[in-house]
Amino acid sequence: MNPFESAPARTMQGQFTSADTHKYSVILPTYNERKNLPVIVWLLAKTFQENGLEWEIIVVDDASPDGTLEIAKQLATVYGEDKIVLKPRAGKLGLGTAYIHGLNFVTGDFVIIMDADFSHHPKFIPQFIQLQKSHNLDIVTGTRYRLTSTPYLAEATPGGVHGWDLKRKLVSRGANFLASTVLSPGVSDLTGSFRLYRRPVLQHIISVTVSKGYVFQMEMMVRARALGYTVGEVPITFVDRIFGESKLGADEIVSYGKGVWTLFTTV
Ligand SMILES: Nc1nc2c(ncn2[C@@H]2O[C@H](COP(=O)(O)OP(=O)(O)O[C@H]3O[C@H](CO)[C@@H](O)[C@H](O)[C@@H]3O)[C@@H](O)[C@H]2O)c(=O)[nH]1
Repeated sequence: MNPFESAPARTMQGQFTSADTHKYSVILPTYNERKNLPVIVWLLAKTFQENGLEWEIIVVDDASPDGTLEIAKQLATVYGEDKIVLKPRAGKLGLGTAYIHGLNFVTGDFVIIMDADFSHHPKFIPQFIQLQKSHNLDIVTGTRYRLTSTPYLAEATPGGVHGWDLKRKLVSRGANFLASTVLSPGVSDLTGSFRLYRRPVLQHIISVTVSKGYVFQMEMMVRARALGYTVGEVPITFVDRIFGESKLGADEIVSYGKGVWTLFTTV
């Protein structure tokens, strides 16, 4: 079965035309994504254009050895340097700081953070925007592990994960269970990183977030809830990458455990 079938990309087409004058900025962190980048950019552009939305994509590449930056430069030529904004860094400095770096250059009212490898499919973005609008939310997050008790939940799809082996599934489930049980922020997917934020909200949360690696996403959500921001959830189908490799290693798992403990004792 094609995991993308459950929510057709064009379902929400035309939903926001004429009504939505906001600008949407996507921060795309990349490390060795030369095969994925052209297609994800094309799909993002198509999604925004079909919905009549203003957009820009900030590409934060960390000196990828596979030449991702060269591909990004070509895309900027094709789409325009106002649409594809290149903000590379000189070395691999991690996912958390890539978002912080990208945020410095954002000009939109809302910021979408997502992976560049199709784990996060652009077809869900109209659902994020619709949910944000209908409840005037501060944050909308994609969830692979939806709970019916979530206060603001889009009912579009069941969500889930495709393509991970048992070990990766257990790591992800375990990480979410640990953080939700210990920290209770009332959000079903704490480690996911497909999210839409009001720009000032993201700036505020980032200013008080201390971790830098994969644990960053979990800390951001825990801090958001502690600060009283409203969070909606859209069930998403997370599909493991086809091209390239995950950069998640054992050191990240250890730092996640430390992060949960730090938040438990400080927030
Ligand atoms: N600029 C930059 N980008 C990076 C770096 N490390 C990873 N990326 C980019 O960040 C995205 C996700 O990287 P992956 O390494 O493929 O992530 P993953 O293991 O599949 O983890 C995913 O699931 C986790 C939760 O289960 C998430 O926490 C994580 O953010 C991501 O969505 C991709 O676009 C990748 O190119 C880095 O050091 N620097």
